[in-house]
Parts: sequence; C-alpha cells; structure tokens
Amino acid sequence: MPYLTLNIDIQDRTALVVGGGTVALRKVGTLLAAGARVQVVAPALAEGLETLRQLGAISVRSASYAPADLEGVFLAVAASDNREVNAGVARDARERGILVAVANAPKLGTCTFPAILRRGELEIAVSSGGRCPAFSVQVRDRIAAVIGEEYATALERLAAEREKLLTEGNGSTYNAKLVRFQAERVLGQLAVDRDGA
Ligand SMILES: C[C@@]1(CC(=O)O)c2cc3[nH]c(cc4nc(cc5[nH]c(cc(n2)[C@H]1CCC(=O)O)[C@@](C)(CC(=O)O)[C@@H]5CCC(=O)O)C(CC(=O)O)=C4CCC(=O)O)c(CCC(=O)O)c3CC(=O)O
Ligand SMILES: NC(=O)C1=CN([C@@H]2O[C@H](COP(=O)(O)OP(=O)(O)OC[C@H]3O[C@@H](n4cnc5c(N)ncnc54)[C@H](O)[C@@H]3O)[C@@H](O)[C@H]2O)C=CC1
Repeated sequence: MPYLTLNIDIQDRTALVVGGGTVALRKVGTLLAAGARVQVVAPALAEGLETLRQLGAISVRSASYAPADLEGVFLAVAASDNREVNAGVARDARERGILVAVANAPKLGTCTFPAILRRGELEIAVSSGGRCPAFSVQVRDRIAAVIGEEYATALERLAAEREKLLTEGNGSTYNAKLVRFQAERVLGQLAVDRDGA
C-alpha cells in the first residue's frame, strides 16, 4: 500500500504513547527528538521510560489506557502488548480524527514510523510500507555508511548561501539554477574529499 510521506511539525503538540515497554520507549525517543510533548499511559514502565519520567521529559499516567487519554492529543501510538487495547486505541483515535500508529497491527492505524538517518538537519527516512522493518533498518544503515556527518556541514553551508541568494531579488528560475549548481559543487567536493582524489 502506498503511503503519503510528510514531515510533520510536532513541536509542542501532544503525542500519547499507550504502553510502557521497549517498543514504547523507542517511539517515545523518536517523538521527543522531534520536539513533541509526550504523555505515556501504562500500568508498568520499562527502566528507560522511568528515567525519562524522573527527568520530567515525559508525563505518565500509571494505569490502563482509557479513551479520555486521547483528549488534546495530536498523534497516538498504540504500543501495548495487548491486541484488544491497541485495536481500541486505533478505533478511538480514528473516530476523533487523531493520527494513530499501531505497533502490532499497522493496518489498523493511519501512519507508521520509518527508520531514520539524521545528519544535522538532513533527514533520510526509510519505510518498507510495513512489510519488513528489519529491512528498512538495514537499508538505513547502508545509507549511513555513505552519508556521513560531513553532509550536515555541507547542508549548513548550502542553506546559508541559499538564504543570502533569496534576499537578492533575482528571479526564481535564476535562483533554482544557481542553488542546484551550488548543491552539485558541494556534493562534488564531498566526493573528492571521500575518495582522497
Ligand atoms: C509497520 C510498523 C509500525 C510502526 O511501529 O510504526 C512496524 C511494525 C512492526 N514491527 C515489528 C517488528 C520489529 N520492528 C523493529 C524495529 C523497528 N520498527 C520500525 C517501524 C515499524 N514497525 C513500522 C513499519 C516500518 C517500515 O515500513 O519498514 C522502525 C523502523 C522505526 C521505529 O520503531 O520507530 C524500528 C527500527 C528503529 C531503528 O533502528 O531506528 C524490529 C527490530 C529490528 O529489526 O531491529 C522488529 C523485530 C524484527 C521483525 O519482526 O521484523 C512487528 C512484529 C511485532 C511482533 O513480532 O509481535 C510489527 C508489526 C507488524 O509487522 O505487523
Ligand atoms: N512496531 C514495532 O516497531 C514493534 C512492535 N512490536 C509489538 O509491540 C507490542 C509491544 O511490544 P514490547 O514493547 O516489546 O512489549 P513489552 O512487554 O515490553 O511492553 C508492553 C507494555 O504494554 C503495557 N500495557 C499492557 N496493557 C496495557 C493497557 N491496557 N494500557 C496501557 N498499557 C498497557 C505494559 O504495562 C507494558 O508496559 C507487541 O504487541 C509487539 O507485537 C514488537 C516489536 C517491534
């Protein structure tokens, strides 16, 4: 099934994670890295989540999921080990027009988490359409072997050059041509640096 790939601004919006195990911990990490306000509801918490709670990085309701947990929520993640609970979260979220990812049954949800490679503000996301997450991870790791931290610096340089260019009042055709040329030049330089030529 094809998915719509978007980059969602989740800064200061609330994400609810149902479940407190290892999968929940991973999703929480991704959500926090994106700047979301994270609420967890679970009767028991994995160690890493307990630490995040003590640090004040997440808020926790130590109980079983209830539909009221969805109040004010932008994105929900059903990551408990109980199929019925996860299916209930999916149904309740969909009814309320809330985005929902379901860890054990992605088809019940409306979105999935990709494997992510981050180099500064450059982000590469790999998805297998839910078919094989382990494959997504390995494809991501292959890309990581080629796209190193130097790409973060390269992006910074290009972004600064582009920002300056956009203030100079040239036409967009001219700008597009120049920005593409600059990107090509910087990528070419990265290749030279890598190959030691
Ligand atoms: C559909 C999706 C929904 C979602 O969770 O959003 C989903 C679903 C399921 N995952 C399962 C298993 C595993 N998932 C991982 C790992 C990751 N899973 C992630 C995403 C997704 N997993 C979404 C689709 C992504 C895509 O399209 O490719 C990653 C990429 C991102 C993340 O979690 O944030 C993260 C890597 C993080 C990283 O390294 O960065 C590993 C471990 C590993 O391989 O290392 C295993 C064990 C090996 C195996 O079973 O494959 C199971 C079976 C559960 C069971 O057995 O009960 C289901 C349910 C099903 O498939 O029905
Ligand atoms: N999408 C993915 O990336 C992956 C998904 N899975 C699936 O994710 C699910 C969770 O896996 P793990 O985190 O390893 O399990 P886990 O056993 O470590 O944690 C399960 C958590 O669910 C909580 N829970 C149980 N009933 C609940 C309820 N009514 N309300 C709220 N929380 C409740 C428990 O307290 C516990 O914290 C499993 O169903 C597994 O099939 C597993 C691996 C990867």
